[in-house]
Formats: sequence, structure tokens, C-alpha cells
Amino acid sequence: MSTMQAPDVSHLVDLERYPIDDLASPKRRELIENAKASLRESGLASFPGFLTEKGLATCVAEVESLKSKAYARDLLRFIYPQETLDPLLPADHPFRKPQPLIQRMLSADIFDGESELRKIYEWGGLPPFFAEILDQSVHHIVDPFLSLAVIMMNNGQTHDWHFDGNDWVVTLLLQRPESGGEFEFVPHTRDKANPGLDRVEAVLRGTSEEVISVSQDAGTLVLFYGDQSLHRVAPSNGTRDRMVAAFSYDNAPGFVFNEKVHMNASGRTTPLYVSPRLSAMADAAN
Ligand SMILES: O=C(O)CCC(=O)C(=O)O
Ligand SMILES: [Fe+2]
Repeated sequence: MSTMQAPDVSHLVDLERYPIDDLASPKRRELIENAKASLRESGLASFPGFLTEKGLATCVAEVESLKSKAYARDLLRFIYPQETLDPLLPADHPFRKPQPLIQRMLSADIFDGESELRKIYEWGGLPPFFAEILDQSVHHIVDPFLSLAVIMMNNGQTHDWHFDGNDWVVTLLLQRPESGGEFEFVPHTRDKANPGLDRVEAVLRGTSEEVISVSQDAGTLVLFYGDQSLHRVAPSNGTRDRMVAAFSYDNAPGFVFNEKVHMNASGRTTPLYVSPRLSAMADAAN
């Protein structure tokens, strides 16, 4: 069945630099070992030049053509649920200050069967590559809204300090804004044994020396542990959008978020487009 054939991404991804679908390639092995070391050290692994110049231009043009369909979010969110905090914590403590999340998002259902970004997400090369780097099983999620998404920010929009709900996530930067929009990250902020509250407080007070600003050119793929490392996207300035694609995975096949999450992220619960390839994966998992 043609819909089940693995998409071809050779016109988009720099497969010479990243031969990650060639399981026997020594270069692939080296990429995996380097990424493992980088994740151990900083909780983040980056793959610059993942897209070819032409691939990047193709993806940016695609996002530009879909931009008007984005769902805008302008929220204030707390890093920690307020009811979990010590009631004696003063009202002006940084943990009591909500963090803005202001962005526009194109959810997966906006990318139809012809979409180039969808080809990259649905390509079979990435999950086994991440699985080896992370030492766990990795599957595409089959969520019609959040398997892949493109997030856009300009004119001061920001996704301020937060931890993610997912253990790890993959981003692919497509375009930088005129200025700002840096991805800032605090390696290994917390783990199961230590919630790292002092480190988070220092970041919020602007006194931390642990914040790294990830230098990222357009076309760079980044894999990071977003649940254990506090991070943010600094305000993106100017009219040109910062554009980043986010790819989600799970350690079991068939994962779908609930309707509340869909509504929150996309403003709807009925998808505009459902991928036959991801649907077939969902059927196979059930
Ligand atoms: O845009 C990025 O580079 C990271 C986005 C992020 O942290 C998120 O969407 O949770
Ligand atoms: Fe995040």
C-alpha cells in the first residue's frame, strides 16, 4: 500500500552528514556515541545542518503557506502547581510568578499527506536512531494534533521558563527571528532524588550561572530532556517568525493525547487531516 511506504526524505535531510537510516554506517555509530555523551553531560544533543539548505527552504516555504491556520495561545503558567508550594512562601517569591507562554501553533492535522515536514516526522530513520541514543524503545506517536507541530513566535512572543510534561522531545529549528528567540537551558536541573528548587529559584532571580544559551542555526535538530532541565525560549523580536518544528515520540506504539490536551494546543478536537500512515500504526498497536 503506497501510504505505508516509508517517506523519502533525501531531498530534505542531509543524509551524507547524517546517514542515520543506514544501520551499518560507522558515521551513524559515531553520531550515536557523540549524542549519548552530550546527553550525559548536558541533557541535550544537537545535530546542526540536519536539513540541507534546499530542505530548509522547502520546509520554511511550507510553513509560510500554512501560517494563517495557526492557533494562537497567550497564557500564564506556573512552573509548579501553586497548591504544592509551602503556604508560607511569600507572595513575591519567584515560584509564585506565572511565566508567559505566547505563541502560535500549527498542529499536525494542518500538515496533509503532501507535507514535507510530515515526511520528516513519519520517516522511519529517526525513531531507531533516537532509540539507540536514549537506550529505550522509541515509537512515533499517532496523535492527530501533537505528533508534529510547528511553533511560531515574533514581536516579543516567548515561551518562558518551564519543564515539559514529556521526558524528552525533539525540535527542528526552521527559522530564527530578527533577534532574540534563543533557546536557554539549565542542564540536569532536577532528578528523582533532587527537585533542584534552589537552582530554579536562582534562574528566576537572574543569579544562576548554569544557564546555557544553545547556539542553534536554522536546520539544527535538537534532542533534549525537557522534563529534567528547566528551559525557555527568550522573547523573539522583530516581525520575522522564529519557527520550530517539534516531534513527539513515546516508548510504546499507539500513543494519543486526550481531548483536553488537543483543545488546549489546537483549539479543536476534530482533526482537519488524519495521516493514513500513522492511523495504520495505531491500528497495528491496538
Ligand atoms: O522552541 C523550542 O526550541 C523549545 C520549545 C519548548 O520548550 C516547548 O515547546 O516546550
Ligand atoms: Fe519545553
